[in-house]
Amino acid sequence: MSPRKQVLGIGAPRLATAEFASLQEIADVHWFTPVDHAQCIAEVARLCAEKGPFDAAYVLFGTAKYSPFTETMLAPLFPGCGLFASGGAGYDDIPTAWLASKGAYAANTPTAVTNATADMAVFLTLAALRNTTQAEMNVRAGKWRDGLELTDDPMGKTFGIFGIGKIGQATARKIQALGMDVIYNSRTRLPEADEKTLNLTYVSEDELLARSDVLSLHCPLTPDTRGWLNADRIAKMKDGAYIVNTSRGDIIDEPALKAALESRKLAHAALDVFVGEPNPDPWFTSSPYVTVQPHFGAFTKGTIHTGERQVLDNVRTFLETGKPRYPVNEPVRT
Ligand SMILES: O=CC(=O)O
Repeated sequence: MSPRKQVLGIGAPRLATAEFASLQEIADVHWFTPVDHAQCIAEVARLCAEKGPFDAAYVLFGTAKYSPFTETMLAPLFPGCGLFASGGAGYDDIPTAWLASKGAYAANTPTAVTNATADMAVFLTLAALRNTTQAEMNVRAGKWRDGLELTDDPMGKTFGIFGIGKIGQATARKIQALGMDVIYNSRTRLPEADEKTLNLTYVSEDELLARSDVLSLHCPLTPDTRGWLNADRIAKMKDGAYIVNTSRGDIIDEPALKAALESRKLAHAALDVFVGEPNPDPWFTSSPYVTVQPHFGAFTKGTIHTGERQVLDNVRTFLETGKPRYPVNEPVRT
């Protein structure tokens, strides 16, 4: 009889408990929930020394406190580990190329977060246009509408999407219910038939910047998109435009955004993501021109349940077939 498979788990599932129990029928799962990045590094090293080698490793959702999953953190898994499965659509915090060079797959959960993240983008758009953050602060301070100015209507305004993957497309569908016209720019243009179905207009990057009343970011974080929304691009935007970001904080050059909000070039930024999470620059959490959320887009019961299932499915499918369900790299075979 072949020995039981060994799995290292970072985080225990909150909702996919049935799938977790079923994985434990075919593998020994050694899991822990770290408090921070440093403890995660120490615990991976300790478990690898005491219980390894592991056939596969995974991390569940809600990882900001202990990501990024650096080469230093993951090195004790090798040799031996064939998969690092992460929770989330974005995998900018995993060294996918390095894992491939170690002969290991990296895998993500590509569809779990789509709707909830698009919902957050719609909410942030309304929060920005209707200035609900200041309005709520007013009511909480007993000031009702004192000092509040008239707010903006979404109807008839132009909603610009940068990055038309699954989340960008879902946002396009939902935001049209508010009567907004949607334009987009993306690394890859959609087929014409999809543009027609989604009622989307493709524009150049410069046109996207010049025409958007609300610019919503939906691209992955890559070397090309890091710091993409910088002072030069903001200068090309309409005066008084709004920014929505549910993607990754690092896509925005935060000092440039701060300057544009302070000078009132931009009206408002509604942000679910920040540079340096979970400790965003305090300027953003105290400015009246900013709406903030704690990277909360995917934080729903349905999303977390589906996401946890997809992580565990990646592990299970890998253990059974040698390949995870949703790989994002191709291991180098030597
Ligand atoms: O931020 C959330 C995700 O990448 O799924």
